[in-house]
Amino acid sequence: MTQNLLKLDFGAALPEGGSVPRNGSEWDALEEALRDADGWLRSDANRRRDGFGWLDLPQADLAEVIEAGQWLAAFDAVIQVGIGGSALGSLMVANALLHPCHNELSRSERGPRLYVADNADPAGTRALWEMVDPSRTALVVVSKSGSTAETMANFLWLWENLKKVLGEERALKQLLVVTDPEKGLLRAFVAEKKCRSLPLPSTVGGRYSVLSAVGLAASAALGVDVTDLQAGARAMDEVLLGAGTMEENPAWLLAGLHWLHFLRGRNMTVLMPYADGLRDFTEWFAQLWGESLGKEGKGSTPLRALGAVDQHSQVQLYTAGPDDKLFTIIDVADRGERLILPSPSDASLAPLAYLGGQEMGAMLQAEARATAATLASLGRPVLWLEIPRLDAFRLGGLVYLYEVVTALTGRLLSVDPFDQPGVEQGKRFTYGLMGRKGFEEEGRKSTEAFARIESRTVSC
Ligand SMILES: O=P(O)(O)OC[C@H]1O[C@H](O)[C@H](O)[C@@H](O)[C@@H]1O
Repeated sequence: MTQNLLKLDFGAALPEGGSVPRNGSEWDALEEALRDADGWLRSDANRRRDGFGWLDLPQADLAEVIEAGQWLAAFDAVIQVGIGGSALGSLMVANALLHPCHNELSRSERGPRLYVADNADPAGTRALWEMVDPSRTALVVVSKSGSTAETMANFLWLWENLKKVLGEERALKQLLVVTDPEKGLLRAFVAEKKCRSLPLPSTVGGRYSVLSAVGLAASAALGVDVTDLQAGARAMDEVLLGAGTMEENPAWLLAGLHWLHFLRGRNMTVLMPYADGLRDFTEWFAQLWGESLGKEGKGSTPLRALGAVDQHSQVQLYTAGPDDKLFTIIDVADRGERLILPSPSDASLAPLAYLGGQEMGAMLQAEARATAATLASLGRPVLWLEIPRLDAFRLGGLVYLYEVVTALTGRLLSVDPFDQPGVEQGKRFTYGLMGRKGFEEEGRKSTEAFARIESRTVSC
């Protein structure tokens, strides 16, 4: 079935550079393993379990999210307070669909400006606060657990300051909380204050939550057509459900090829879009991939790159460094914007005449092809993924595709793609070091472990 979502060229990513091998081969066994993994992912029994809820988001009712978006749209600024899965999705959507300029934080003609308070760096939080007019700013605090220290610290500081300026009654009218529908500290806060809130279904993990209120509420406020975004995810779901072989199913192909290259020692994956608008897509993907797969000594390290910028930074390593990476180059066929380069009118610039009359996007595309071709010519495995346009529909498709790919790859690796035990340890150590009740032992262990780091020192 074609939905005009994307095309994936995989000829140069087949291991050993060959054509698709058949008949009892590793490829056939992999196809079978992927069929099983897909069955596991989509089984009725699993669908209701923690971690699997994101599979239902393409069908979810968006009425509440759209209503919240309309309410937020009246503000001049929206500060989304959250980190990891509670921040990167909104940034990714906004960067892709509203302000694809890779060196500007936020620009939107229709809606408010979006700011994300993720890191708990006092300099960043203070600077952000000074950029907004509190009386025209909404706080959207997002946390699945309702306890992440960075989010809670930023929330506490911003909330108390908002109350100081506006008084509690008015400040409450500028607050939206997105959290678990039943449990957690933020849910208790909502019950106490009776403020506006939206649920993040308990079965949806943070890094798989972009198609819920977590990623959609602020996006809707900024003017993103969230219905289209969801429709793209739904269309991708239909494609994947209707595709029963490796060659037809882009999720099986991506997961399967990552697995085959992983077996050949390529445990890094480079995602390199040639589009400023997809820069934050790589950030979002890096969390999804890294946290889902890095377990039990296994995993694949996500490397974020941006074409053509990283041609001037990383491509030397990619072409001549260790052969331990699988590359995915993403291209956008129609960039919407066309910039025809003028012929130089200054004598000293005459050598640039070869650029005159050329279209800038065509040059970027030529560079993408040149990089992919260079990698392929050196025998480095490279996938070419092309989307027709960077719009809400295609972005929704890409998001859902990569979520499925990640979950399937986790299954192939025999790890749980929906937990994050390694991150939880760091959270517990932080609570211990910050004196949170019940975490005294963790604080002690953390101090002990750090003492080993400090046991040998050089200062200058
Ligand atoms: O939404 P929260 O519960 O505040 O979690 C925010 C982030 O916290 C941790 O770092 C988890 O590993 C992430 O997966 C999660 O996205």
